[in-house]
Amino acid sequence: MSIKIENLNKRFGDFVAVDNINLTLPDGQLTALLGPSGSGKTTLLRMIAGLEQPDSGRISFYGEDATDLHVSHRGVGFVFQHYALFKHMTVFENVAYGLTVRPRRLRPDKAAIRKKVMSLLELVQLDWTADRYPSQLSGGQRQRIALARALAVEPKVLLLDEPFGALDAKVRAELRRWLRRLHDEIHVTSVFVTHDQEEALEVSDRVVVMNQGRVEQEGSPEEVYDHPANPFVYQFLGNVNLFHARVGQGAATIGGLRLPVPELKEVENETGLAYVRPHEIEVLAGPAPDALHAVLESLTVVGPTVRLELRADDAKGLIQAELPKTHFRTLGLLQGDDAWLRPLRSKVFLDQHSA
Ligand SMILES: Nc1ncnc2c1ncn2[C@@H]1O[C@H](COP(=O)(O)OP(=O)(O)OP(=O)(O)O)[C@@H](O)[C@H]1O
Repeated sequence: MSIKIENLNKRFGDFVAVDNINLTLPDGQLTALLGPSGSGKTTLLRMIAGLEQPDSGRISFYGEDATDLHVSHRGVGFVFQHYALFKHMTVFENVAYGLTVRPRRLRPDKAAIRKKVMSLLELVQLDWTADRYPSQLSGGQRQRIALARALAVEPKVLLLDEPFGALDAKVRAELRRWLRRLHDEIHVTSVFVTHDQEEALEVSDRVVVMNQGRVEQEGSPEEVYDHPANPFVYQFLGNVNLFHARVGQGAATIGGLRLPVPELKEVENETGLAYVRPHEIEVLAGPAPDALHAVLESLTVVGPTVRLELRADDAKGLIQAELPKTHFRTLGLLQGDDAWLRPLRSKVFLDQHSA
């Protein structure tokens, strides 16, 4: 147990930004707070940091109540999207800053500071930039220095708010892999805010999916991606297709297709929606008893993958399917052709619960 959040609430005027959140952020792990813009991620992070005061609820660090503890006594390190480095200081001075401003009795001596700063610069693989100024670094390098600076004071908790948000897609992807490797080395309890689902799934040990100030689901990246708890999480974590279904006697019927749904076996006869991811649809060139008829409307080749858009009789909107180019070629399908679809994996939610 590391950070425990209990019944946490925060309003801004009438607006509920954080709505009774209960959460445990495990020791030594990297937890991503993932959600759309305005879902309360930053507000929650700021309350963990002590930069924002909750209206009610408790936050404890390692079993000790920290709700009213000042930010400077919480032992947190920050990296923000626009938390600029000090321009007039070298990289070395920036990283050393948190140590040099300590009261004299707590301040390490000069040699110890040098050793610590250089080891952190090696950790972020930028020791060769020690004498440079921030303006002489790339955006990605600056964020790595910001991370080294946050780690210099040995925080108990590292808080990152969209740290790579301002960088281009390629640098961003590189940095998140780098952050993952770095975390595997240092294991500091970390909370990472992002609205990018791919980033959350790739970087973190645990994902907390937020919406409208509440936690929709928390779990490992595999759990939340493979077993979304509700329609919101399903739709937020990647593309998904919806099929109209009739649910009863433990099965969902879509046109002539029957999908077993043992978890809804109590349901007698209700409407539902079956959620199917694009790569979990098998596309056939000929009819099959357990497949749905569709027409191939368009296709796009993206590297080794082909993305198809199909119009199917029982679907809500166009259906997207994704398959390897080599497999698509063997089907011999052309735009306008009839095709048949077979969901390989699906999750059915009753209609009243869907978004
Ligand atoms: N100081 C404030 N005063 C008034 N409203 C605020 C304040 N801070 C945040 N909010 C509102 O609270 C809601 C949640 O904001 P928050 O920044 O926590 O969301 P977020 O999930 O981090 O979004 P984003 O990804 O856009 O940063 C938003 O609607 C925002 O406008």
